[in-house]
Formats: sequence, structure tokens, C-alpha cells
Amino acid sequence: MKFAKMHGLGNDYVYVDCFTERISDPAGLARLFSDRHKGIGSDGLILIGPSGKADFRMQIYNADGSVAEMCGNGIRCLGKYVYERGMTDKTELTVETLAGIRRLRLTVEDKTVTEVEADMGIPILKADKIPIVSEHSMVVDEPIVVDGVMLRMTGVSLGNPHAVIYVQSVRTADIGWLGPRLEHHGRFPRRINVEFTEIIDRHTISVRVWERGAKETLSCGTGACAAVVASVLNDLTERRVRVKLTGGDLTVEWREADNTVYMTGPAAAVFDGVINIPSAG
Ligand SMILES: N[C@@H](CCC[C@H](N)C(=O)O)C(=O)O
Repeated sequence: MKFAKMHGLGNDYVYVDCFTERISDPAGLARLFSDRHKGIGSDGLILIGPSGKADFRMQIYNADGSVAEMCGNGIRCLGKYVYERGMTDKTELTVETLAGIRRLRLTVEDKTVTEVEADMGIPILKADKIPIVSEHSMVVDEPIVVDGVMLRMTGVSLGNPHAVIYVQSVRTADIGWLGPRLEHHGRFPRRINVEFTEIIDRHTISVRVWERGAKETLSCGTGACAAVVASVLNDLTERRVRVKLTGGDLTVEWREADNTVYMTGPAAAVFDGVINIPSAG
């Protein structure tokens, strides 16, 4: 099977072109490809295919094989993939995802996509839609107890679920201990992505992300957007914010005019390859 390895700020995925390749067990392939010792090594698998509703369709599988509704770093890489391989000549295109149709605007220099702006949709704030179990209709600065440790969280969905936890320092936050306990906490019926967020100033935040189905990653596009929405809700930042992730920076704006979140950042191709798929049994 032919594949491409790409990343957005170190959040790396294996991309398969389903216009030409046939996939029968995407969850199994995601686990196989993502293995950093026995596979290609990635945070998951992204399938690019035809759509009846948009220019392309994106399907996302986390490294553990679970399905995700949306991937912010992945959708920027998809834009680069389809444009640079001549699958479209549009610099504004639409992508069908499980979170809905998303629009991309590509910046192109010398036929190379240098930056992508993605419309990440209107954030979902209702607790039962994220979903988060809560007595309140929205989850803003709400307590959550994790193995006896009391934290405060703000819940946001960008199609996929996020809990934002403010910390004094992202450097010292115990993400390896807290991350898995939060991901599998009983208050998150579909598990959760967690953004450990440090406020630098009203225009800048630092974020480390524990991703549902992929452990700690170097960056997360939907996570960066969730952290900005949460920071506006908690009156900690303005609406346009520089988000400093372990793998690099994104610019995120939650625009008042249309209530929509816009994310801008780079996309990078690493290599193309061919992998043998072991036969079943
Ligand atoms: N890294 C992604 C999000 C991938 C999916 C996530 N782990 C989930 O299960 O919701 C991003 O850049 O948004």
C-alpha cells in the first residue's frame, strides 16, 4: 500500500489516498502504521477520499484505532497533499469530516503550500453535546476530581471533545499521570482530549496536549482551538491568540462576527513510502 507521512507541528499522520488504494480494516491499519517500532510511526491514520458534499473527504483514526471526528493538523496537511499532488488546483477548498464540512484556504508559493488557514467551525459548548457529564448546561471552570486530585476544567467540542485545564507551568505539569486518568474519566462518555494550558498574556498561551487515542502529542489543532475558546470564556485572553505547542506555534482566532474558529499554521511532508500489509491470521 502506498502512503505519505506528513505532520503539522510534529503531530504526524500516515496519509492514504483512497482514490487509488482500497482499505478494508482502517482501525487495524491505524494501529499497525502508528506503531513507532514495528510500523511507520505516527499519531494515527488519515484517509483522503471522494465526497458527495465537498471537494474531498477526510477520515481520521487515532493510533489506538479509534475514530476521531476531526483533526486540525491533519486537515492542513490534507490541503497540502491534494494541492501539491495535482488532485485540485483550488486554493480554497472544502473537506467533509465527521464534524461537518470544513473550509481551507491555502497560501501557495512556487507551487508549494506554505501555510493553511482552516475554518474549524462553531465551537460546541453544551455539556451534553461535547459530551461531558455535568449538572450545568456548559462546563466552564468546573471542578473535576481525578484520583483524589481536584482540578478545574472547561469543556469545548470542535466536533471532537476537549477539556481545558489551566496549569501554572506546562513544563512541570504531570501530563503522563493526569492525561490517561482524565481521558478515561467517567465524566467523559466518549473519552476526551486534554489541553494543559498556561496563560502567558492575553495574546499568547502555551499548551501541551494529551490526545484521546494517541497519548501526549507534539501539537493538536483542534486542541489549540479548544484552548483559545476556553480562554475567551474564562476571560483570560483576547479572541486572537498565538498558541505555543511543543511542536511549534499556531494562530487561532474565535471570530465574533460569525462565531467561528479559524486556525492558521504550517503543514509538512516527510516522506512517501510503500508498506506490506500482513495478511490476516
Ligand atoms: N491531533 C488532532 C486531533 C486528532 C483526534 C483526537 N485525538 C481525537 O480523538 O479527537 C488535531 O490536530 O486536531
